[in-house]
Amino acid sequence: MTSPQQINKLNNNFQDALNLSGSAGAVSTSPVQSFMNTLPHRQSISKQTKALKPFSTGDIKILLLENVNQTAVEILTEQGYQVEFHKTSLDDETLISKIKDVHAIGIRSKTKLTEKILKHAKNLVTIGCFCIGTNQVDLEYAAKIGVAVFNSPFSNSRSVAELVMAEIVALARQIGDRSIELHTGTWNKVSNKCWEVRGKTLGIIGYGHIGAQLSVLAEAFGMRVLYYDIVTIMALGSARQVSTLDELLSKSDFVTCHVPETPETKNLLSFPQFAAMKDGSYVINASRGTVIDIPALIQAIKVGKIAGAALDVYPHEPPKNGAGLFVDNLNPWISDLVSLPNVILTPHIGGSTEEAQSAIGVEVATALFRYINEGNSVGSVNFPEVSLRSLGYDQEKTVRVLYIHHNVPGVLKTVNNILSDHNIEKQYSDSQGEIAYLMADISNVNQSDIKDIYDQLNATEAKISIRLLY
Ligand SMILES: NC(=O)C1=CN([C@@H]2O[C@H](COP(=O)(O)OP(=O)(O)OC[C@H]3O[C@@H](n4cnc5c(N)ncnc54)[C@H](O)[C@@H]3O)[C@@H](O)[C@H]2O)C=CC1
Ligand SMILES: O=C(O)CCC(=O)C(=O)O
Repeated sequence: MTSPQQINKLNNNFQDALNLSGSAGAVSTSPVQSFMNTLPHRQSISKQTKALKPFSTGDIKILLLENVNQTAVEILTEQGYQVEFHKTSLDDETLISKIKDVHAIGIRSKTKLTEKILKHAKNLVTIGCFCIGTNQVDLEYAAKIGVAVFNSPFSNSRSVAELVMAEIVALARQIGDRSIELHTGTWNKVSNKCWEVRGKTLGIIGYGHIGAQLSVLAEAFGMRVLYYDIVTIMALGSARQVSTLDELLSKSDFVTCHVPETPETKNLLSFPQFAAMKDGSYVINASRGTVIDIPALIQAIKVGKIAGAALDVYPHEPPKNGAGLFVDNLNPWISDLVSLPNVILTPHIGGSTEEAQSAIGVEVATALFRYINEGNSVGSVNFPEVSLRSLGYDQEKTVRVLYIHHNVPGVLKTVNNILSDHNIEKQYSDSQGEIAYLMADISNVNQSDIKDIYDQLNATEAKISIRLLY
């Protein structure tokens, strides 16, 4: 445990930092007193390491939307940040007015952070996607303005795989229809076209985190597993990778999609693909709504080619929960879809379990505060991944320079010239495309030097953004 004396010392240091700053307000965005309250599992800031102090920006402002898990709210609040929490997404106008001020925003799959929105985000340092998919953020533009984006790459994979496994059985046994019938008083005990899944073939499109988890579950049910992926991936168990989508479609009884939303995956399954599938086979999509051409699927079900489908995602999804939202105004084919037999529709809940949401909350909130507090960008999806070990308490006069810049020749020379009056204790730089990110710890820096260093770095041509933590 941190002793009261240590806490007092840190508080005093922090207060000193605020009093001494008196200059460039934009220099740093480190957190406040609650550094000391870090929990054991958040290893980046242990009691041995020095908490990096803010300059004079006051508290960090965090906007959390779409009911991200309370674990995230707690972690970010403990950091001393000002956390504004909303259960839903926001309309564009409200989002723009709020994003102007904040240093970090946390979203799930609904909030679209386009260039149009991000242009207003003048103080934004980082974005947290509290989910796997990051297609809702303009990642390239975010990098261009020096904003690092983090997600949770696999905390909800198991939840999606379990839902899909349940849907495979539910479709094979027409459970959705029987349940609806009984809810409305109809007893319909039938076995016609109801099957065991044992011995049937599951075709998985996209053998990543979710596809691979599902593969294991399906084999435990006695299914044969084929998968198609654009990269060669080691098969788990007895699964087998096929080299074309057509081969997968022609051999599978169940086809399920687990690919990201990209231009290549738009309408990955449409008329020709449904035609290539086995008669009476089933389709599942819990990836993104654009991956399946739903009007084509509706036709394939109507003519009896496809025996059933389970959909969790749709091209347009309502911004909030409520009755009367899943209607033709949202997607013009909805009334057609809901009238079909053996079609299971769920409201984008593949990753929505207590386990997944709480793990995602911890993972993404931790990534956000590590980036805000220490500059550690490991795990970022749009940004060079750079990290330096934390500073120790004895490094009183050490300043951490975080310099995001255009990836052009000569920058390091210029920056190191600026830093040359000080000892560069450690330095790490990496680039990704047009963006580069330099972290450097420089020692023997007096408070009076900080503004000067900042001003010099700020004047460099290649600069995108700078933060100095100390
Ligand atoms: N319904 C829900 O609540 C959830 C949906 N998702 C969606 O599921 C998607 C997949 O998630 P993960 O398995 O974690 O992703 P992942 O990145 O681990 O795996 C995706 C796989 O798809 C492959 N792929 C990409 N383009 C392809 C193409 N054109 N054809 C065939 N394969 C292709 C990749 O090579 C990779 O192996 C996410 O991108 C997200 O959109 C994820 C979590 C929850
Ligand atoms: O939980 C959510 O809102 C989105 C889940 C999802 O689709 C993802 O993780 O990519």
